[in-house]
Amino acid sequence: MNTATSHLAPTAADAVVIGAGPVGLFQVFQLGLHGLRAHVIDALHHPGGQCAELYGDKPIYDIPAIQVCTGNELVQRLYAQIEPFAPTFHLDQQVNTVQAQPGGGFLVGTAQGTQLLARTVFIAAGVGAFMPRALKLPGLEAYEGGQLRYRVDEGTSLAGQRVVVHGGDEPAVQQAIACATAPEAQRPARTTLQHRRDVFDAPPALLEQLQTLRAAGRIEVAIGVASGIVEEQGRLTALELTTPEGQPLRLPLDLLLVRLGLVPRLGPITEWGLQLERKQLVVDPATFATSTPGIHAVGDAITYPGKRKLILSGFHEATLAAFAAAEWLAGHKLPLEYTTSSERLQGLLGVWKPGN
Ligand SMILES: Cc1cc2nc3c(=O)[nH]c(=O)nc-3n(C[C@H](O)[C@H](O)[C@H](O)COP(=O)(O)OP(=O)(O)OC[C@H]3O[C@@H](n4cnc5c(N)ncnc54)[C@H](O)[C@@H]3O)c2cc1C
Repeated sequence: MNTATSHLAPTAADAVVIGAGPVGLFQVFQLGLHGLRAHVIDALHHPGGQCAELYGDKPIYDIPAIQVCTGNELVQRLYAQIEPFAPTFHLDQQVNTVQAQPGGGFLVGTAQGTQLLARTVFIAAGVGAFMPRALKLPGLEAYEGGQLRYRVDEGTSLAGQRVVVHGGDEPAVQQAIACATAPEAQRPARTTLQHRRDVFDAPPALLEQLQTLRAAGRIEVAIGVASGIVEEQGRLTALELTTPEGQPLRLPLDLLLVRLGLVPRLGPITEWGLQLERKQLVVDPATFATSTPGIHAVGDAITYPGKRKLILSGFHEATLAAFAAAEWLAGHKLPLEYTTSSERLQGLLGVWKPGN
């Protein structure tokens, strides 16, 4: 599977799928059966949408022919199924714009600068782009990407820094443990976990590890409500807290890692000129076309009479949407073929053998 980073010039694509949730992934499969190569964009760092983000380890019982699997297992299976079609993934990217082009097709642009020129677009955006929940303090936003990080990536240097991790749930606890247990050369000089009360919500094994690291002095815990920041000569130097006793406290820092979890934001989709009903995209249930020809929508993001927000329904929608888009591009009706018996489909899947 391909991954791609930002481009300046638009890259031509048969299809752009917005959202790598279960329905977006199956959309790639159905497009592949029509010989259409897809680029997939997601705001998350990994595919899977709600299945991976909200219930990765929980069981699902209503996927046809799979008695039970976890959210993560379903994503792995869907991912493996689309491998023959070699989609290109653009992860950690939020689609901001979808603009119809005078010569046909759509220019799809992300906040991170990727530009794709797509013949057809599929919106599988679910409940919206999963974005980090922000810490809102006056003046703090200006440090985002520098001393304020919502995600630690390969380029984030922790070595020798006074790192404050803000949050009280699993992501924050996990982050503080990761800092304190990093190899010595990359380890912060000090790791402080900052939360409004001395109660953390994380699986027992993580809480136990946190306790051990606290006892060993490798993680400090600062309790209080974050109320402001301290700046000196254009640098963020401390977080201001109000302790449970009502006392002000300054927490010196070099790097603030905010780990308050993710929230879905429908955001820009509402600005693409598509017909919406109660923040859901209105589609034709025969073709899953939106109000703009060439743009289809599937999964939790859509509404039509009888719509149920189930993965199974999304799979059906993706199948009909792919047929409709392929016919729209071809300009004529396409025959139904079975993967069991069609040499063409088996060729696309890379499984064709003489005498199949
Ligand atoms: C706790 C829970 C349990 C569930 N259990 C079941 C179950 O047992 N069976 C069942 O059938 N269903 C279940 N569901 C519902 C199921 O998860 C959803 O129906 C399904 O995830 C919808 O898939 P989707 O691909 O349409 O959207 P999502 O899974 O929401 O994926 C959408 C993706 O699009 C991305 N995105 C959105 N906007 C943008 C943008 N502008 N730019 C970039 N990326 C964007 C998001 O980051 C996200 O990754 C459950 C849901 C929850 C919350």
